[in-house]
Amino acid sequence: MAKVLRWGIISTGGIAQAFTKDLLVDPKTRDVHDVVHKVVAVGSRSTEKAQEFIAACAGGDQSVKAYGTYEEVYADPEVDAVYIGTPHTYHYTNALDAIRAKKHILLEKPATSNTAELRALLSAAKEHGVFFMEAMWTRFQPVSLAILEVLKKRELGAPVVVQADLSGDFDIHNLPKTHRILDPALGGGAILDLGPYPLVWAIMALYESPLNKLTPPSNISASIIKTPLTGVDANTSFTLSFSEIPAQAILSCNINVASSDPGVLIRCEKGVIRVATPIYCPMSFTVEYYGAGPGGTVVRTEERRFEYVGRGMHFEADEVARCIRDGKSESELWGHEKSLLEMRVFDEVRKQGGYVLPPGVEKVLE
Ligand SMILES: NC(=O)C1=CN([C@@H]2O[C@H](COP(=O)(O)OP(=O)(O)OC[C@H]3O[C@@H](n4cnc5c(N)ncnc54)[C@H](OP(=O)(O)O)[C@@H]3O)[C@@H](O)[C@H]2O)C=CC1
Ligand SMILES: O=C1OC[C@@H](O)[C@H](O)[C@H]1O
Repeated sequence: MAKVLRWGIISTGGIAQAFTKDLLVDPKTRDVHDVVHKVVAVGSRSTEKAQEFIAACAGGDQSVKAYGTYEEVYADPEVDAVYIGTPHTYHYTNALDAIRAKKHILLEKPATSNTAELRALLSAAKEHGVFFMEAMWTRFQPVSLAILEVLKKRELGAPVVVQADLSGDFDIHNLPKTHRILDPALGGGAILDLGPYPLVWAIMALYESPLNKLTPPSNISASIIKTPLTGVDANTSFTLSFSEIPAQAILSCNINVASSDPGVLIRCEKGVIRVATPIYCPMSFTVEYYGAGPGGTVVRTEERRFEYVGRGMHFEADEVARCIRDGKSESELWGHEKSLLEMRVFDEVRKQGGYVLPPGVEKVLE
């Protein structure tokens, strides 16, 4: 019998719409038979928006409840788990309210504004006995799982350098300064919005490498260029050293560059993995194997392509359903420690780059 997970959706923005549409894709289309997702409630700051959302993203299903507050979703006994898709700096408060109502949590990236907020959420989740996961969807996609299998085989030798970038042209000069990508009160800028993706590739290829023995980076080095428009980070680069391997990640994110070249390169002793863009949901990758001796001559190339119905956010939802079914408090693939590592890196990047969020935005400070 498949486990049916009953979801409440918090907010009606762009990503909540994409997630909900994926949630309602028949799991059998991706060969999943043990879990099923049901949307039972949508919470918005406006009942009308919740109703429009249900019409657009849940096929107008009359049984889905439209609430004009988030609190009503938390209080609904038919909701098992909530998906929270509000702007970054609201994640802490929204998740805390849901945890206190004993709901399991899938919280959009970045988990919180800083490490202290995340620690507080994790301790609340523990106290109330609920599952908690950051919605790091890339970690659960078929491409990522297949790449980790390639690395595990060790035919490429040890990883040496990971280069990863995620950039987009948000047309910042024509964007209202209140847009979440520009507004510092909403955690605007590149690092908190785009940074999770270059970082997740470094975490998968280097932090998770058996050679690393789950050792945190020994060094984090960062540089930020802030836009004079609002002071948020527009161009950010950061490097992480994993001394146990030893290997390095060279990562970047920009909000005013149109392309996302070079995507992700995982450069190993005996070859390279080239991950297609967009790096948050790539559909293919190529592995180039080098011949014996120095010189990096490619002697064999393998390409893998993937296809599925939907955008790829349902894989993380399947993980949530399985973990809750099995009584787990966290995922083994994207557990609490990895979200904490992410927030520690972002705290350090913002510190070195001098990007301070406005007073009162961070609800918990170290
Ligand atoms: N996994 C992924 O691929 C992606 C993840 N994200 C993450 O999702 C989150 C939301 O991003 P996105 O959907 O693009 O944002 P949007 O601005 O499109 O939507 C955010 C929603 O949050 C609610 N909200 C609550 N408080 C506020 C507030 N003060 N200002 C604005 N909105 C508010 C609103 O819903 P309502 O009015 O119904 O309450 C709004 O529609 C971010 O943290 C981002 O990092 C974003 C894009 C892609
Ligand atoms: O998570 C995301 O992925 C895609 C980006 O365009 C978006 O801004 C970001 O939030």
